[in-house]
Amino acid sequence: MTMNPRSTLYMPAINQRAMDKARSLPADAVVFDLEDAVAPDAKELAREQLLRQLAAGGYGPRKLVVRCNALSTPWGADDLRALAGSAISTLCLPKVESVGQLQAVGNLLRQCGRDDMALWAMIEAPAGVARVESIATSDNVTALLMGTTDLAAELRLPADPTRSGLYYALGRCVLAARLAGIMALDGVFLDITDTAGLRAVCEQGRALGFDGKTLIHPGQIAIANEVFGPSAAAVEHARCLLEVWDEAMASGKAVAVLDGRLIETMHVDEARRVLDTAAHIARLDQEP
Ligand SMILES: CC(C)(COP(=O)(O)OP(=O)(O)OC[C@H]1O[C@@H](n2cnc3c(N)ncnc32)[C@H](O)[C@@H]1OP(=O)(O)O)[C@@H](O)C(=O)NCCC(=O)NCCSC(=O)C[C@H](O)C(=O)O
Ligand SMILES: [Mg+2]
Repeated sequence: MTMNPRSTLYMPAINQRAMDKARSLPADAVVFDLEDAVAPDAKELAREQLLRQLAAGGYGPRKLVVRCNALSTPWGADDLRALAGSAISTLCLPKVESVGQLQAVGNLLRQCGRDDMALWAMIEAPAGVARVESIATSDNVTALLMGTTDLAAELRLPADPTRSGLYYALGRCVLAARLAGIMALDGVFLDITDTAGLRAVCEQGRALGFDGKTLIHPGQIAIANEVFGPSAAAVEHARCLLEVWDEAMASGKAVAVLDGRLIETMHVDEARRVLDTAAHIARLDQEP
């Protein structure tokens, strides 16, 4: 999948029912979690179960990602060795605080014959925020994921639905992702019953520049897909803009105007991106 995922659903790799259900859920990406959603005494079992699940497949066009335990834990190295031998092409690394951590992961994967593994780096500690620009440009990193639950705790932020205490970190991570040309995915919303709250926080994330939202429950997928996907009006506008632009270029004009506004090349690029995304979503909708 080349499109940035609007919705990325985490599930505990110990939860067989959830992993099975994900084959039919409309999430653009799925993260099988071996880290915080799996208790220490269930880590090995979860890893074995996950490897069987990956081998069985059946996830269609969904992007598959595994969140491993950190290398500093007793399970991290075994997770990496096991996944290096699987068909998975992207690993999510929790609590990334330095380029050194990423290099250690890259070295171990290379020893296992994998130098092609894409890495999604989770920013969820103050040190990760402070070094996010170098993390974002580190080898094989293709996305930054906000770990807003851990980060809010580390920053000792009071509970606040507006997330005002996180603005600096969220904005800095989006900026770092844009500078590096990689994706930025916003953190999870923990109240699975509060759909209005989820929508508000998705809209806030989109306004801050995030490409999509990470999620914890199937009931959250539709809202993220809607907020982070192009609206029907945006698709229509993109179509009109490209029509007007193509006509102007074909008749030898150097400028084009739509609804009284000058069109510039970055608007054309954005319109093409919107139409590509809409076409990709239409293809996803047709698949099971
Ligand atoms: C939060 C949950 C524990 C709730 O689970 P449950 O009580 O089973 O919910 P429901 O009964 O409403 O479930 C209905 C059906 O949906 C399936 N289900 C539930 N959650 C998922 C899921 N995440 N993916 C796929 N399928 C799911 C149930 O199995 C039911 O199926 P069925 O019976 O067949 O109809 C649970 O949602 C959950 O565990 N969520 C994920 C938690 C997780 O992965 N956490 C770790 C990642 S988030 C994080 O770590 C934060 C980050 O690091 C940070 O610091 O911010
Ligand atoms: Mg976390």
